[in-house]
Amino acid sequence: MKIINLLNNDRCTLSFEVFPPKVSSSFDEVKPAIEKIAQLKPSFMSVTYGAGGGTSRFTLDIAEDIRNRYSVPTMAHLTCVSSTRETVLEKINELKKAGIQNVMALRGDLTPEMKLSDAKHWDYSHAVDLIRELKNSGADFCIGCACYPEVHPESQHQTDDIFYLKEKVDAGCDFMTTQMFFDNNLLYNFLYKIREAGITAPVVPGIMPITRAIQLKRAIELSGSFIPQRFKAMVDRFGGDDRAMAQAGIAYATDQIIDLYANGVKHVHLYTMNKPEIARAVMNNLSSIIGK
Ligand SMILES: NC(=O)C1=CN([C@@H]2O[C@H](COP(=O)(O)OP(=O)(O)OC[C@H]3O[C@@H](n4cnc5c(N)ncnc54)[C@H](O)[C@@H]3O)[C@@H](O)[C@H]2O)C=CC1
Ligand SMILES: Nc1nc(=O)c2c([nH]1)NC[C@@H]1CN(c3ccc(C(=O)N[C@@H](CCC(=O)O)C(=O)O)cc3)CN21
Repeated sequence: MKIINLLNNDRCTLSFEVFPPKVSSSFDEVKPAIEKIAQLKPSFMSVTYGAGGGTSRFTLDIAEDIRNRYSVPTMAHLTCVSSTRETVLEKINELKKAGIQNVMALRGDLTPEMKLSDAKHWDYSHAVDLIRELKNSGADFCIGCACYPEVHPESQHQTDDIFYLKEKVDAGCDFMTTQMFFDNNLLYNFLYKIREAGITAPVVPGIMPITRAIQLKRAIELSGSFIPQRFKAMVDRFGGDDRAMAQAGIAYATDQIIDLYANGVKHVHLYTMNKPEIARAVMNNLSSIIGK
């Protein structure tokens, strides 16, 4: 099932992101958690590739497994920044052979050793290069890419960021998933601006439930997202109590999602952080709204 077909359908979707284990030894721990998340029957699931510094070895295995055993459409992430063309072509071939129909084409996070000034020596500098490679592969992939309601941290101006986003969509990206954000108004402003720039493909907002105070630091490092005062107050007040923080974080994410659906957004992607109980709680809170 191509994700773009789900997104073009009239029904609302709620989809989940999971990540492969950081080290091979924790595969047996992570797998049951991912299976529990698949059993919730989200509209689709995405499996990251080396996100936040994790391993990429298992992305394909996990994506295939979810699709085959749980009949949940899957999207495999693929990044290109640290890879040679040979490796990327090999990965694309593996995706093709496994019958993976949906690929999230990302540049990938720069590790501390990578410098943007070295980009001229890399086979791929930007996600658009990977999108073009996927298009040239001859496989008819449905392609997703990332977009940034609050501007990518490496971009000086939002106009540049939106220009490059348009380049990705023009190169053949079918839909976009957003970076996490904690203030919906930032998303609504962004949607207005990209539509005005002529980008018409569907946008799936990405929502990250923050259920432990320590998660917030990492989330801000990765995204640079703005933290509203009421979110800060929540973490200050409940951050020291695991159960209270989980409850508050789930309620905050639920509230954000309800506001999105209420304002005409039809699709939401949840960064589950491999936590079935969090994915389940958010989904239960929305059961009548999304008809699950
Ligand atoms: N779910 C996930 O796994 C997500 C991961 N990310 C991560 O965010 C990072 C950025 O990845 P992408 O958005 O795929 O990268 P990208 O290549 O689309 O953009 C990266 C930066 O380069 C700029 N840029 C893009 N094309 C350019 C061009 N042709 N010339 C000059 N500048 C250009 C962009 O404006 C942006 O500032 C990655 O680390 C990615 O893995 C972001 C969102 C979601
Ligand atoms: N720049 C960027 N890179 C990403 O990989 C990424 C984004 N943004 N935004 C959307 C999602 C969210 N992702 C995330 C978000 C948080 C962690 C994180 O907190 N990782 C912890 C370990 C968590 C665990 O193992 O349970 C870490 O310490 O890295 C990882 C990936 C992956 N995606």
